[in-house]
Amino acid sequence: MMSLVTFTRNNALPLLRTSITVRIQLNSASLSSLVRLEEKQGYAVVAMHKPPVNSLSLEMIQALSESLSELEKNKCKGFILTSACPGIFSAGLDIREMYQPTEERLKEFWSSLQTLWLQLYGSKMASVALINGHAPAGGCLLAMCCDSRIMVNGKSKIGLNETKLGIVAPFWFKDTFVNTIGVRQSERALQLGSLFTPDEALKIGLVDRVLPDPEAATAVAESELKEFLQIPAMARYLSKMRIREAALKDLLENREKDLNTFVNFATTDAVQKGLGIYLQSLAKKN
Ligand SMILES: CCCCCCCCCCCC/C=C/CC(=O)SCCNC(=O)CCNC(=O)[C@H](O)C(C)(C)COP(=O)(O)OP(=O)(O)OC[C@H]1O[C@@H](n2cnc3c(N)ncnc32)[C@H](O)[C@@H]1OP(=O)(O)O
Repeated sequence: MMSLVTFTRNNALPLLRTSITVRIQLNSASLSSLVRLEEKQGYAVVAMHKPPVNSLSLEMIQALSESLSELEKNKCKGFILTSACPGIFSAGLDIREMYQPTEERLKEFWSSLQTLWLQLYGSKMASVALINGHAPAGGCLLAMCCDSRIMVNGKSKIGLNETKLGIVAPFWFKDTFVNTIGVRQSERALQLGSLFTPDEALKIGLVDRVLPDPEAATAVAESELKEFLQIPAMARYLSKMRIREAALKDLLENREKDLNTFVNFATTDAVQKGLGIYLQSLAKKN
């Protein structure tokens, strides 16, 4: 059942003109807890909170989208995107959304993901991804949409591993990857479905800094964001768009085609079989 939940925060941010009032149209009672918005001095922290692995279900994608819209509405200048689930940034798209789906939900799921990417990749706000855990596939995509990536060292990995699941990263995932690490590294990593350790990711430019622990990473993410925020906003945004606008335009002009390609591809017998096996292998681990 649809319900409307309102979160009100009293201590207004200097860079937010009003206190944040997040009004989210919920599809389920739990949606409000999926994303935690925290006000800081001059920016916001957007923390994903969908235990155990912050998988990007339809509700999670919509909650992220609505959180960003709310920040934009409140003239927030910048945010840190991170996770409130220890050891995990995001496990990427919720595979259960793509396995044996109804066509209606599958379409809504993909269309919502397109919207979130357009919003995040084209955002006027400055953003830093504080990658405090694993970030495969869709998790890596979210991080790449930010202006800077700070990763906590450890066993976590990051990358676009779609081919390992028997699926293909859509063209706009690929474009984001190429814009981040370049053509040659992308071509190789996309085919191999490579997941990189923090040091490997640093070496190829997939992340900008690697810090030994979450506290150090948080401090660097904050100072990194402040550096971005010191630049005149319009000049910074237009410079970012010089790099990103072609990719954004491509999806904007081809949304319907991309949606149909995804639905047709995801529902083939071969892909469904592959996703079923992959889900089983994840379950067997436990
Ligand atoms: C003609 C052709 C044209 C082609 C055009 C292209 C068309 C489009 C094609 C489609 C593209 C779709 C794009 C997809 C991008 C994605 O994001 S796919 C998702 C990829 N993600 C992964 O592979 C990550 C899988 N998970 C893991 O590797 C691990 O869980 C982890 C390393 C993230 C964390 O490990 P750990 O802490 O040990 O937790 P687990 O015990 O493994 O997991 C706990 C729990 O969560 C479940 N789970 C994990 N990941 C997901 C997920 N992504 N979705 C749903 N559920 C997940 C896992 O099964 C466990 O569940 P249980 O506790 O066992 O119930």
